[in-house]
Amino acid sequence: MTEPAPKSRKLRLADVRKAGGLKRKVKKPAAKATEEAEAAPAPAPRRRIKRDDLPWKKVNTSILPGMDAGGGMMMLEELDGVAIEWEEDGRGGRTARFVESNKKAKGKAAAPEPEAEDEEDEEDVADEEDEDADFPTFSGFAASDLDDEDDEPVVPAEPEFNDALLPAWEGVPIHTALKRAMVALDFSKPTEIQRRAVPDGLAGRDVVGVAETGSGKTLAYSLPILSYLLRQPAPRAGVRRPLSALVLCPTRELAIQVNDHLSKVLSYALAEDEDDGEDDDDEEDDEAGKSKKPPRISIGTVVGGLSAHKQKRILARGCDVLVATPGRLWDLLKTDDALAAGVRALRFLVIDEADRMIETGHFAELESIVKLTQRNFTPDSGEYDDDPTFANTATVLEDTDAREDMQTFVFSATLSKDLQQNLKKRRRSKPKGKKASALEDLVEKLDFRDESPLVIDLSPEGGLVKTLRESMIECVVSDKDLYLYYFLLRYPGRSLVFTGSIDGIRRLIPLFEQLQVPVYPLHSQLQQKQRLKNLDRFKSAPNGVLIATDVAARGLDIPHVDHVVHFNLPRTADAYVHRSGRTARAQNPGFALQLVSPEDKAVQRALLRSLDRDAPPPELAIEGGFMPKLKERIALAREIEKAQHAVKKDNHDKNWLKEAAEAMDIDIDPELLSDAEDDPDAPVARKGRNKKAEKVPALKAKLANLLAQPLVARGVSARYPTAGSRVIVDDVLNNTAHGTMLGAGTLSAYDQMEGAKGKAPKPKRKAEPAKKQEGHRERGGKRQRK
Ligand SMILES: Nc1ncnc2c1ncn2[C@@H]1O[C@H](COP(=O)(O)OP(=O)(O)OP(=O)(O)O)[C@@H](O)[C@H]1O
Repeated sequence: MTEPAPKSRKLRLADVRKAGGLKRKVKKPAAKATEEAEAAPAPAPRRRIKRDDLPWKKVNTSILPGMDAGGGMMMLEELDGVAIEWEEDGRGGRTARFVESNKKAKGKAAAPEPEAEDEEDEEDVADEEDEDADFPTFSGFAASDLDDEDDEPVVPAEPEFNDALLPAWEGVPIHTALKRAMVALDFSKPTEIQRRAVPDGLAGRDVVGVAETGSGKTLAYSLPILSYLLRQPAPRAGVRRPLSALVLCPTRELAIQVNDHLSKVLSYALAEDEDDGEDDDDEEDDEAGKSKKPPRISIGTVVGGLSAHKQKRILARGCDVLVATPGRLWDLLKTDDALAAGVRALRFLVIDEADRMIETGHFAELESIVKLTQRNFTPDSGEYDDDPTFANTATVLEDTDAREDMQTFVFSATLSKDLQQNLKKRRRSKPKGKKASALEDLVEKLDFRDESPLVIDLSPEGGLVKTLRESMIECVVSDKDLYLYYFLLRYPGRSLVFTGSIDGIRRLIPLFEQLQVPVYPLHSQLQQKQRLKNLDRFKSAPNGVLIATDVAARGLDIPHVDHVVHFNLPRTADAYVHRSGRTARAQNPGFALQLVSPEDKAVQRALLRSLDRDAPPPELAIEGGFMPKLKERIALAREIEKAQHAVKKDNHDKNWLKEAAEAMDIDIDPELLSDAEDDPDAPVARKGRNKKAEKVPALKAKLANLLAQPLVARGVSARYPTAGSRVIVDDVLNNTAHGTMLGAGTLSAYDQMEGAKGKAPKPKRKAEPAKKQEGHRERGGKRQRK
């Protein structure tokens, strides 16, 4: 795809050169002048002048020989009275600088100076007759204009790359610096979606990519973008760079993750360049006040919940790629003309997790952002006068055209087949009589520049990844805590638990904290900083448990999530696919567990239908001997939680009462605030709560004692490991015993299900003899034996 001709009225010097040479008045140095120059003292440095501030004059190209109708050029302009100085860059290259011509000095003073132009490179095509006429005096320029360097934009050369290091990508024109990064990151082979999408992305096509969770979609759309950017001229210090790519994500965490992913790839790609960049331009770092080289490619993130002020500063400096959630971006657009113009003139628009985006409550913002990129969008039509963003930025929007060569990338793990069909046929308007879905609406508004965008559908049957194993535990609702606790202890690893509500998380977190399980919450009502902190803690805890709402269901790429637990089943098949997709990523094994109560049965049946399945996943075998002890622990933890909650509530009520009284300037009856047990007037309920509060330390001590006792399977003797109906001494001696449950099996949940399928399990640890395992379901029916 070719770059469009610049809208600017001037033709750039480099373009003119390419097209046939600049008509410029340059005088060859005479031998005499050279001699004089050698004898004369060194001339004072001549003042530089910015290219755009030079007094260019339009040339009528139709009168030039061989230039019929402009010779394919928009315009040719010429200059008088300006000289060129060549500056060596130390690497064998040279850069031309415009400087004030000495001829001006000639008119004022006698001392002649030699011309500095390079004889071989500068061709004298001037018309000698008007050599001295029309000299600019430069008096109209401010000193600051004259002193600035005027670098021609330089496109750094692509580093050498040995294709033998990355044979799977041979012939694909990914920038070689990125190829270098992929070798360093051990991404030697493209994933299927990358193999299919990247070449077309590089060739300028619009791409709609549907591929399973964890299949590397981020790089599938990023490699073409980063390759393009790396082939653009290096940024200049102090100049706001134009926005080239916008990546829209449904959640803040995903946006930050995409930023991190791209930054990591770039840090490897540019590692060598950064080491030798001593002589590059410096830029003021406005935070530290230190000189800092502008990054070769800058990636910015704007998401809700983090300081808008800081994000505005990032935008003011400018970035090449902006990763954003629609809500915050739309807010910032209201007051940032340059950003609005940047979005209008994007080179790449990416909609990541498109189907989720429309569910996040930001559809209106998303739609408006997309509108800015439409070629036929007319901000001055009057239609948008009531919208503050369009109204505030109307002038700049009117002056900016959407690019003809903008590429649109839409990626998701789930995208309706109907929609894909419509895209292929380019029938994006809704079929008659059928109400378009929000997603269809959105796609209709995307102004794909391609007649027919490339649609790549690699979604697996049923939407789930091949390396995922699923299972379920059926139990009554009130036992879900117990079975979750059992699962987390029995199968150590990193687990992501999805609940249906924030209240559910608020109940589970303190309960499991009492049980000393490393649990972290993630939901939309937490402060953004806390959300990110919890994610980081989860990522670094090998047995960590993240309890989350669907805010964590999409796109999050957390390394080595071993298990996903659906504490509550999701309502849609897409949500089930995305939630389960947080494990079994990038071809790794993963396990998803459904906790199914009788009330959940109808939802489960509906899910199975949508996933095109006729049977639920197999049940997980439970080692029932552990259950009585676990039940005891859970009951105590609940009791402590209840008592603590009552105290917290009481304190909260008292504070509220005090604040309300203060606000109304009234005195409050001290009895109302009394806690004293012997105070006959203290409210009865509070007295009861106080009693509970007093019990808390004793309950905690009891729980601590329980937690310190080993959990022992039926038939195992902790005291005499060589005795009992289940002898565990070998396991203990070989260090293959379960870490917290004596006598429990040590197969991972994945391997256990793999074995249950009748396939050869891939034991990571020593396999247990099957007869030693006992299965048991406490309530809800059948007993199982393995
Ligand atoms: N070519 C590759 N080889 C090996 N690993 C890769 C390759 N490309 C990407 N990955 C890794 O695969 C993981 C998943 O990638 P990514 O997050 O892009 O998946 P995704 O398809 O966007 O998933 P989701 O649908 O859940 O958002 C990441 O950790 C990434 O670093």
